[in-house]
Amino acid sequence: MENPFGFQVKPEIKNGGEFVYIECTPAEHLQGWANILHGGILSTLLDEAITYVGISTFNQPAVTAQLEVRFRNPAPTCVKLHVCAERIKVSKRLVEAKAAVTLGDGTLIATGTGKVMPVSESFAPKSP
Ligand SMILES: CCCCCCCCCCCCCCCC(=O)SCCNC(=O)CCNC(=O)[C@H](O)C(C)(C)COP(=O)(O)OP(=O)(O)OC[C@H]1O[C@@H](n2cnc3c(N)ncnc32)[C@H](O)[C@@H]1OP(=O)(O)O
Repeated sequence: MENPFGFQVKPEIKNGGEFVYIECTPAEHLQGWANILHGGILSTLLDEAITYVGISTFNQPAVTAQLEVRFRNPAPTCVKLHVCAERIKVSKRLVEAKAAVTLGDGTLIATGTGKVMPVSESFAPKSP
């Protein structure tokens, strides 16, 4: 489904999903407080890049099964963030990847690792 409220990122995928690169400039309203970008948004960006590693590796829909995030420096809003993910392990039903968010000057903002599992085209949550 198209999501006009999503980040509209255009991932660059290299070497069949070994590397994924995303750029994103989160808007001001995504701050937690004091112009600091909310950590949930940083987690989302890491998740997005890691998930694309999985999707491109399996070449089918895939979801995050696990995500671990470390917040290293505060990020301002309205500034371009660079998100790089790299595949670290592949097994039949699990892709593991690591990712980092940096500022243009190289400042490390957040790092994460995640595990992604393939799902069927018809994968969908149950409505309660
Ligand atoms: C070409 C196609 C184009 C498609 C174009 C789409 C483009 C669009 C891109 C959008 C990009 C958005 C990026 C956002 C990505 C999200 O945010 S996805 C949303 C968040 N994630 C979810 O909702 C996933 C929810 N979880 C689930 O649905 C299920 O738990 C899963 C992940 C499918 C796994 O379920 P399952 O297959 O039933 O597996 P389960 O029974 O839990 O475990 C079986 C075995 O798998 C292994 N396993 C499971 N979890 C783990 C784990 N965390 N660690 C290690 N092993 C594990 C274990 O061996 C496990 O066995 P046990 O140790 O339990 O004995």
